[in-house]
Amino acid sequence: MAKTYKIAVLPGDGIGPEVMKQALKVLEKLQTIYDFSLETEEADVGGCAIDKHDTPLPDSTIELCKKADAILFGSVGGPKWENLPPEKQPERGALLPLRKMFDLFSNLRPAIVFPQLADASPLKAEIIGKGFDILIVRELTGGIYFGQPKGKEKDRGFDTMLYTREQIERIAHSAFKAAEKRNKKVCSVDKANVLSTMVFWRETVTEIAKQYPDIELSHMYVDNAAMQLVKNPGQFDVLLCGNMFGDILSDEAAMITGSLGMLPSASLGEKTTDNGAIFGLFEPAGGSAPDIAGKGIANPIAQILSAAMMLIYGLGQEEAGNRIFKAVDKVLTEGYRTADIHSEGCKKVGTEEMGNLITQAL
Ligand SMILES: NC(=O)C1=CN([C@@H]2O[C@H](COP(=O)(O)OP(=O)(O)OC[C@H]3O[C@@H](n4cnc5c(N)ncnc54)[C@H](O)[C@@H]3O)[C@@H](O)[C@H]2O)C=CC1
Ligand SMILES: CC(C)CC(=O)C(=O)O
Ligand SMILES: [Mg+2]
Repeated sequence: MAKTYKIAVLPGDGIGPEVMKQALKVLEKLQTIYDFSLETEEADVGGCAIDKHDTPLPDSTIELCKKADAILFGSVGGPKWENLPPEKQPERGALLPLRKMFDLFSNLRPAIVFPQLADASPLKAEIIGKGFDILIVRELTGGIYFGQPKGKEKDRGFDTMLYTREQIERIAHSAFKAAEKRNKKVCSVDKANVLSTMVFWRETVTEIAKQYPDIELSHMYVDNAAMQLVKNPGQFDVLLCGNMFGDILSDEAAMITGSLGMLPSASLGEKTTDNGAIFGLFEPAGGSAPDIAGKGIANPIAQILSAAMMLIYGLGQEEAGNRIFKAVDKVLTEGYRTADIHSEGCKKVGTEEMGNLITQAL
């Protein structure tokens, strides 16, 4: 029998609603091709929720997410809300609590260079020419973003970097399992030369690696990893990172694929829904891009590929998800580009047109 999945759609702020509209178009079309349907319902989150409900994460939004098989998320935040008290801000009052509430500890961020976008990458052709396909596995519910105490006082500010054995073990398992389906290499990124948390991280990852004898494990300090990513990104397969290092390196990895607007993500936990889906939150790696919001020029590909990751990793509709990846590939091959990935000789299109082209190419 055809399955119906409930999707909580949270477009958020800035370019969020603009790119989300394109992803929904793609999902709409897919339902005419495949034997499943999606019941989508939108809710406010982030700055727009503050403006309407005086809170970045209204109870009604949480309730919708609890009933859903997946959350399709845009992005939150912007200058209008950045001077509010921390817990009232879109990022710390909505996005981080959502990740924590649903225990979405495993954030998968694939940085794959589409060969057609070699010109859009800031790296030299001889580096990018070798191609790369990296999966960043980022721990998402621990580390310095969540450790207590944290605070700002008159003359000092502080945060706590903390990881428990259990938190490191489960994200290490995510990385090793992902590597088993790929090129069987995990590079664990840390700062074990300075941070005690990271000494413990390295020891724990090394211990878990013994359960995966086919996987080659290496360790790299984060500063070197940032450098190696631009020197020779093709050396990496799976990069296993804590919360903050994964956040930073994934923006870097996105840019070397051509733009932050290209990188999707899946945030998964261990919960399976009544519908057999692995519950997750699917969102672009980038933010609300206030500098280009409202101009109709944002690249919707990261959001559209996040919908593809929702189908593949969450709903188990792998064929439909892969069809989106192929449609994006086709549109890029035909030479269409949004402004962020545009280069000479290509056809420049806006957000809406890129969404339409990918929908047609399905
Ligand atoms: N997941 C989320 O909701 C995230 C939210 N943020 C929030 O977003 C706001 C802006 O943060 P920024 O540091 O400026 O980071 P950002 O990721 O929003 O933008 C960085 C740069 O990348 C460009 N960019 C990002 N996505 C793009 C797209 N789809 N197409 C074309 N260009 C794109 C922007 O125009 C900007 O020049 C802040 O409030 C920040 O806290 C930042 C990162 C993630
Ligand atoms: C609020 C931030 C942690 C969001 C972000 O930059 C990210 O998840 O990449
Ligand atoms: Mg980030």
